[in-house]
Amino acid sequence: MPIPIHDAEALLDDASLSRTEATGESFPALEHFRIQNVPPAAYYIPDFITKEEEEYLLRRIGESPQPKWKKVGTGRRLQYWGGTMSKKGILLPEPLPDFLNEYPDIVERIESFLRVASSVKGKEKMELGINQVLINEYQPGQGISPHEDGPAFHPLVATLSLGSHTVLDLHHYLNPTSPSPPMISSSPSLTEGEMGKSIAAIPLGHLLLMPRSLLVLSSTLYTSHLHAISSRHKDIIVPRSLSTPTTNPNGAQSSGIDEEGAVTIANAELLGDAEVIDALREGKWIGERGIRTSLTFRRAEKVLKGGALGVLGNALKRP
Ligand SMILES: O=C(O)CCC(=O)C(=O)O
Ligand SMILES: [Fe+2]
Repeated sequence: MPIPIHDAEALLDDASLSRTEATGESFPALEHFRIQNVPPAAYYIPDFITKEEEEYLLRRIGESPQPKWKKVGTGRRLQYWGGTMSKKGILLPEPLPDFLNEYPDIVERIESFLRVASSVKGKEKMELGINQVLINEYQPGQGISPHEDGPAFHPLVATLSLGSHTVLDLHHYLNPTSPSPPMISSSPSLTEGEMGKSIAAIPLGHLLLMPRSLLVLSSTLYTSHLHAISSRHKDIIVPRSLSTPTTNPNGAQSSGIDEEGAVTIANAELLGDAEVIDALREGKWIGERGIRTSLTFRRAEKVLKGGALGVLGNALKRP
């Protein structure tokens, strides 16, 4: 059920809302947003921010000083806010910028959404504790190869998409004892411990991420799967019934890619986008990719005490 987050009150009756006692804030329960048919757990929240907020964030990100941008292999650019990681996986912390935690205060919005929406009796409340935000900027035709974000981060991450849609592919590792299906050999972008494992070439599933949406990945989807974005200029999405399903080595159905490169998506029911839904009803949706900026909100588990200058500060304090 697509529910624009800022219209939650208007669309849902009181019984389906989770509400904080302190502030009276309310959000639809997280289960409304769960993506079915992928390993646990992924949640897709359409329209998590408004168009005005999106434009503002893109402007502020664009105004960042040049040295803040780092270029990586395939040409995409990225920025780290909140600090960078040491080689040993420890965050060297820095304060977050005002465009992330003052206005529009996306950090607090994500925190309270997760806390409130997961507050269902008998379920553990989700606490993220964001201390780092990774910003990626992709030109059309750029992507990111299959990788894990790794154990240095808490296995609950939220990604906001701005500017353009993309398709995120979910991959799994091959079971070394099962017969040999198509595979991708281990990618150099994998975290150390994962080097040498083979990755299934056919993704387990595809997720269409529209501008202004929030994607939350957690649990085994974070800890034992990989994610990737293929380097395409356009995406062709077809409804499930029109695709040729393939079977992966675990026996689970995965969405096949046909000759044209069309894919089916696991989050079609949650999109909340009339244009895409209508096009899918007619047979297919074709989306030319524009420049997409993604913001990944996460928590580094280990943080250097005393900030990035902690070591230096402590050294200076010594007699
Ligand atoms: O752009 C995205 O949505 C994903 C980025 C990502 O996976 C990463 O930087 O680790
Ligand atoms: Fe990632």
